[in-house]
Amino acid sequence: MTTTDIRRIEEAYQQAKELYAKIGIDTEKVLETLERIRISIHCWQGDDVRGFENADGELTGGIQTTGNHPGRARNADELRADLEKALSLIPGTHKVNLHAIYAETAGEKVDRNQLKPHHFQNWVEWAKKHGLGLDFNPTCFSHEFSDEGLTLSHPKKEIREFWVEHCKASRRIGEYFGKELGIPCVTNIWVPDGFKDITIDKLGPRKRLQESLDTIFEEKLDENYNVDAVESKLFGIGSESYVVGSHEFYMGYSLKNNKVLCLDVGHFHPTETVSNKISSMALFLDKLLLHVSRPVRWDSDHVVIMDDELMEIARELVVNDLFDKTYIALDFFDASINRIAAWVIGTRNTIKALMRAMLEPTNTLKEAELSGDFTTRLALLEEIKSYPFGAVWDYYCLKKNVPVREAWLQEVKAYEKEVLLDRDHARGEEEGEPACSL
Ligand SMILES: C[C@H](O)[C@H](O)[C@@H](O)C(=O)CO
Ligand SMILES: [Mn+2]
Repeated sequence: MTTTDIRRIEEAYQQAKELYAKIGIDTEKVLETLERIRISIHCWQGDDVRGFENADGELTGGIQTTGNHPGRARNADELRADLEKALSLIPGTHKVNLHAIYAETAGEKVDRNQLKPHHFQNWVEWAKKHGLGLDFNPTCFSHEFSDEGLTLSHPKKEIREFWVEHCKASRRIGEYFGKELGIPCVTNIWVPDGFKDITIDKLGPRKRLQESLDTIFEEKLDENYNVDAVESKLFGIGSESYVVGSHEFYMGYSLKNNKVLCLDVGHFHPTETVSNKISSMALFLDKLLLHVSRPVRWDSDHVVIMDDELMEIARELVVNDLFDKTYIALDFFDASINRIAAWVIGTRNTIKALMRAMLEPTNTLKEAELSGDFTTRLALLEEIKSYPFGAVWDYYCLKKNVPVREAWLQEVKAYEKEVLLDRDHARGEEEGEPACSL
């Protein structure tokens, strides 16, 4: 970037700063707030939710990754290298969200109910080196004991107990992350339990899930280290007719047991929006977890784009001052594009949306609404869309030493050529397939 480019970015920011000041927005304060927000970036976009336990195994649990873009990470070192590349292109300092299947057991066969903190020691050392926080998830899918589509609600006690022990082990790993890094770890439980077709006994599985969760949470852990979250879902592939852990189930469970409720943007009917649920949930719960995603026709886990729902979610957090009550995590997995680009696009958009919402004249809008002046409310909402938020974003990227605008893409393309394609070439040699060409 030339000195002229830098000067132009700084000049454009100064003009934007003056314009926003006229409507009562302090852009410096907005950027100070923005840089304190840690987004929880999901590791599983980097390898198509495969993990290290059985990387060539099937992804089950009613979730699906589509596409076959070359260069998927094949092991921990490659996954961490790809995450580092993505993080170098994203402004701010964040968290990385892990799943239990990303344990490093040095080739030892360790079943999920036997996982221990030391199986994640490399991740902790890596996170310390990069100033990152870590979040965690028990993996209750892609395992022989989840093949029937039931885990914590399974009618067989021994299968329920296996998953209960796995979730207990996961909370202790989360506690280890929190203690080692000084940043609370959110340990989020999602189970794929449900049925494909008409279900007669809908209460029984929910009672078993409730009992399993109660047992899992019996061990009291310091919330300065580990924060428990539970994630609801509407349906998955193979659980189209009935999901045990529905929104109503987990709304009730989290309220009754003071747990964090995870709202995934893809886990509701297409006509429902998570943005519309946030203020109600925030009224009754201490904390919320968001899985920011983009459903296309179903819980497709598309890469997050700057769409109306993302802006609405950001506005809810700003208007209701919910940053301190909300953990913001990402959840998408697209294998049809470069996976580092997916992380960069989705994370930059999420941060940008939060910034855009903070650049809106919230107090003026609230006053207009309260006084019944809906004309001003709508007019301002529409006019603010053409205010120069891009100049503020460019300046933020410049100040955080990450590429401005699309300049990050050439870095990703170079990384793909120098690093990612070799992986497929190597894989091709192993499997006798031709290396992918772009
Ligand atoms: C991999 C995650 O645990 C998973 O995506 C879960 O959060 C979910 O949203 C399932 O649909
Ligand atoms: Mn999710």
